[in-house]
Amino acid sequence: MDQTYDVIVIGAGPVGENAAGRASATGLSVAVVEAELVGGECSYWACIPSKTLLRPGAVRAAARATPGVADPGPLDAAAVLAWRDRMTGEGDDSGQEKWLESVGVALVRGHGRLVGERKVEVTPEPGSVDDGGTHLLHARCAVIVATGSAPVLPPVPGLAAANPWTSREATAAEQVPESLVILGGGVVGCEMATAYADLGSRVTLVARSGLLSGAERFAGDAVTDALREAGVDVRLGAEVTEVSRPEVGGPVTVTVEDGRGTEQVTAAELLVATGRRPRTGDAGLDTVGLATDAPLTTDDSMAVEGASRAAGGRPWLFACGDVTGRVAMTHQGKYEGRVAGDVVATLYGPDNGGSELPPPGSRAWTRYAATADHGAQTQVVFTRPQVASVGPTEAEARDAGLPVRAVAYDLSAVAGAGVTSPEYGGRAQVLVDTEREVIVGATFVGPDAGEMLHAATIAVVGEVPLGRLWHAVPAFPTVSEVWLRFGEEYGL
Ligand SMILES: Cc1cc2nc3c(=O)[nH]c(=O)nc-3n(C[C@H](O)[C@H](O)[C@H](O)COP(=O)(O)OP(=O)(O)OC[C@H]3O[C@@H](n4cnc5c(N)ncnc54)[C@H](O)[C@@H]3O)c2cc1C
Ligand SMILES: NC(=O)c1ccc[n+]([C@@H]2O[C@H](COP(=O)([O-])OP(=O)(O)OC[C@H]3O[C@@H](n4cnc5c(N)ncnc54)[C@H](O)[C@@H]3O)[C@@H](O)[C@H]2O)c1
Repeated sequence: MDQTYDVIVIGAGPVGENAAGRASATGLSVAVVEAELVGGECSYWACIPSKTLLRPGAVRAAARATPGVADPGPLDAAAVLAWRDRMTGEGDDSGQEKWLESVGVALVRGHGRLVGERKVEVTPEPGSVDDGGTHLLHARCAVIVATGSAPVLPPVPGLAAANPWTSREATAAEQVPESLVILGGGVVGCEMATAYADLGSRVTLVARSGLLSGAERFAGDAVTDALREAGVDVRLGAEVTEVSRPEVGGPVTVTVEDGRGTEQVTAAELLVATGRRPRTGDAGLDTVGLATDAPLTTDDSMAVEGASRAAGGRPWLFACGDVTGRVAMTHQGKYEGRVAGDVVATLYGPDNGGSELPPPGSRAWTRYAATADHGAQTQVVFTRPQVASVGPTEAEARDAGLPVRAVAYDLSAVAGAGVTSPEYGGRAQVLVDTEREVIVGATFVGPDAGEMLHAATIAVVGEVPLGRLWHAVPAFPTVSEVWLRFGEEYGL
């Protein structure tokens, strides 16, 4: 049974849900097509389970660092995994399905693929309750692709045959392995090393460069030191050159090479955390003349570059979230989803008559452009210490030709740190554009540093002049008093 909607969204991850909700709020009829679970990777195999697995270790560390609090001892791994299961709804997405219903978005379960301009073919899971056979959805106005991303397995001999964990298995594990080798020192590798060390695994982390190489160097160094202190065997500048697992489910051996030699490390499990690629391969992009092996690149209104246009030159194909290759994080993807939903709602309107967007030149910082993706993207890495950042690193800012001065401060010297814990350690840094005297980037490294990030984000996005920021008086005795110190260090 063919059906027609104003807008069809392919993928009901956090990003597709937001795009669909925003477009439907103006009265457009919207359907979202989902092949697995409504809520996507983030809800079941990424953000939510990983942050839940990390929280008990963080609480224990805070207790251990606070005088007068009894040491909580080892974590109860079974209880931690059970809490993780509750947080992920035990794989039941009916709550998210209800949300779609509450905002008037139709859910179509199955695999969606474009089969031409504004046509989406849906193939339900064979044998599922939704299996009424393949059918066609027509979009009167627009299609929004939000199909997310998939993990990448590097071509290491023996790796694929060893059936390693990806982030899915690591976040959904039912047992804590006695030992774990992690390949990749990025965000997933560092967060999972922290979580599994907390849960009692003997962890080896193999990174070909330093840890968290996309962040400021001092952040990666702090996480390296903390992981080592927690007992993780961190191998930097090392490559895994071969993997072997003679028995299915048995121990796995990796050959690790660094500048000094070759060593074999055997563990109960192997996690590959070497990045992700946009999921464009099976969405039928070739049927509308687009590549299926590359990110779905967009302009800042989230209209897909290189796609055909509808009457009057209006874009009909949009993309947002991980599939675009812009910023692979839930909150930035949801922001892009809100932009796509608003652009579609404005262009096509509830009566499909539509109205004009502001011209591209004046669109930045309106709700029709994902401007923050460029100079103001935020991230919190939930390691111990946490690493929270907004905007470019110092090296990226200099490469972009910005006249920046890095103003750094030792967080343990702030009064709020002392009353938080005598062991509180951390470092914060803002990047000041010395010509405009505004902050263009910031990094905070320390316990709960993520909670300090939003003040910096507002300063960056609002381009608040330092002279005015001086009047934003941080309360005593909070760790946020570092903002006062930044001003003093800069010479205000
Ligand atoms: C371990 C881990 C931890 C993370 N932690 C964080 C974090 O703490 N904070 C953060 O901001 N980000 C985090 N991320 C990144 C975050 O998970 C992603 O950026 C986010 O999930 C992207 O959302 P999305 O909607 O674009 O894609 P997804 O969440 O991948 O959702 C895409 C959806 O589309 C569906 N789909 C795909 N193809 C089709 C098709 N052809 N037809 C129908 N449906 C389809 C999929 O089934 C899926 O439900 C983490 C990632 C990982 C791997
Ligand atoms: N808290 C968060 O915001 C959060 C948490 C987890 C994941 N994520 C996002 O999910 C995405 C995926 O995370 P990720 O950690 O898999 O990717 P990543 O890009 O952060 O890190 C991958 C790491 O693997 C290394 N690598 C790649 N190929 C390798 C090889 N052959 N051998 C050894 N090392 C290799 C890279 O150098 C890099 O350090 C990222 O975009 C990340 O930002 C975000």
